[in-house]
Amino acid sequence: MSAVVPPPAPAVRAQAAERLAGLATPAGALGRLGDLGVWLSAAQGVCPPAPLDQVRLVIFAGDHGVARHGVSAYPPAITPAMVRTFVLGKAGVSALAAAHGVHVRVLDLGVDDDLDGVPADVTAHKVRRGSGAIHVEDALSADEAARAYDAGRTVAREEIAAGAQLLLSGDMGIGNTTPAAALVAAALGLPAAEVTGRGTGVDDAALAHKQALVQQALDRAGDRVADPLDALAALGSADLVATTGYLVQAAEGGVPVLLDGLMSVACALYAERIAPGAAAWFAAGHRSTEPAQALALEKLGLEPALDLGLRLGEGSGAVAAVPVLRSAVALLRDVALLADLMPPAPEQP
Ligand SMILES: Cc1cc2ncn([C@H]3O[C@H](COP(=O)(O)O)[C@@H](O)[C@H]3O)c2cc1C
Ligand SMILES: O=C(O)c1cccnc1
Repeated sequence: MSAVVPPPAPAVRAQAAERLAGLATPAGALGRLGDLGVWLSAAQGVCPPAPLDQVRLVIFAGDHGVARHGVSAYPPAITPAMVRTFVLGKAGVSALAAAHGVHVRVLDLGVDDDLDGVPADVTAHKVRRGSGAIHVEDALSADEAARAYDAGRTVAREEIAAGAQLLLSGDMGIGNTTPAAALVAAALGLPAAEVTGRGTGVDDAALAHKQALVQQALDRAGDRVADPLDALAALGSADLVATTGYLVQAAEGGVPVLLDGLMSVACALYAERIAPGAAAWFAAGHRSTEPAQALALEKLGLEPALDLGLRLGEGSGAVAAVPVLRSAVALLRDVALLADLMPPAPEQP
């Protein structure tokens, strides 16, 4: 357990809330754009907030033993192929990131492939080839989990040192909605039936099978899920543990985070369990179609900026929401104050 994370600057939050209330707009008219502007202002420690020029996404990639047991609509060979596609800048999230000026870094924590020919920095933090099949074995040993967690922290420190004003987390790994759903169920004390979704789009029969494997994983892990790091090692994966370390470090480093879909939000839930208060540094980019993501957002008290029926992952929903945050910044920076527009009140006789 880390120490409690202090919240974004309360005095600046109050100053930003006062500025929002004084803008030349009707009270409350900016809705959640107003709230997001106040949150960013507090997270930056300056009112009004600075423009978001340095937005950086890290995509954590890894394979999952359970993916070989009929839980995904696609084969595990897609994972290394997509890592290469991120490197080439040709994935779904690459197009969005290019459109919105977001820096993308992809990291292999546990892809079941050596990724020959891919730049060495992509595989520099690799923990193992494929994490364990969680319905029959732990995803990681305690030592592997500690290495993955530290890798995530290191990467967040590097991104912050590179000037990140806002960090995003993304995922790549066929089968990853299975461990992510199991992690959310374990954290919220829910049965598999309430958290399991269709991921890449499995049919009814595969959904029922996936749900049974999630429940088998939860039953296997038993009481060990009471400890968040034990739960991550039993039910997660190298990439999900690293994502959690990355989110904890961002919050501890005082850098706000825009979350993505199920994997990102499941890890945010664990970041908050490990480092209470971390979630105050997180905003939700979008609502994905996965039930576990909505449940985890609710637990974290986060309302997503977008709801587009998106179920891609890769950080795509977070990147798509970056213009919403930039809109929030522009409003708080550039709108006149109502008091400045009004003629001074006439002198009383
Ligand atoms: C071509 C392709 C690109 C992707 N990009 C993200 N995902 C997403 O889908 C996967 C999770 O869904 P499931 O648990 O059902 O396998 C992850 O790789 C996730 O990143 C993709 C999936 C595919 C097939
Ligand atoms: O919630 C997500 O991000 C998601 C959903 C389905 C498949 N991949 C990712």
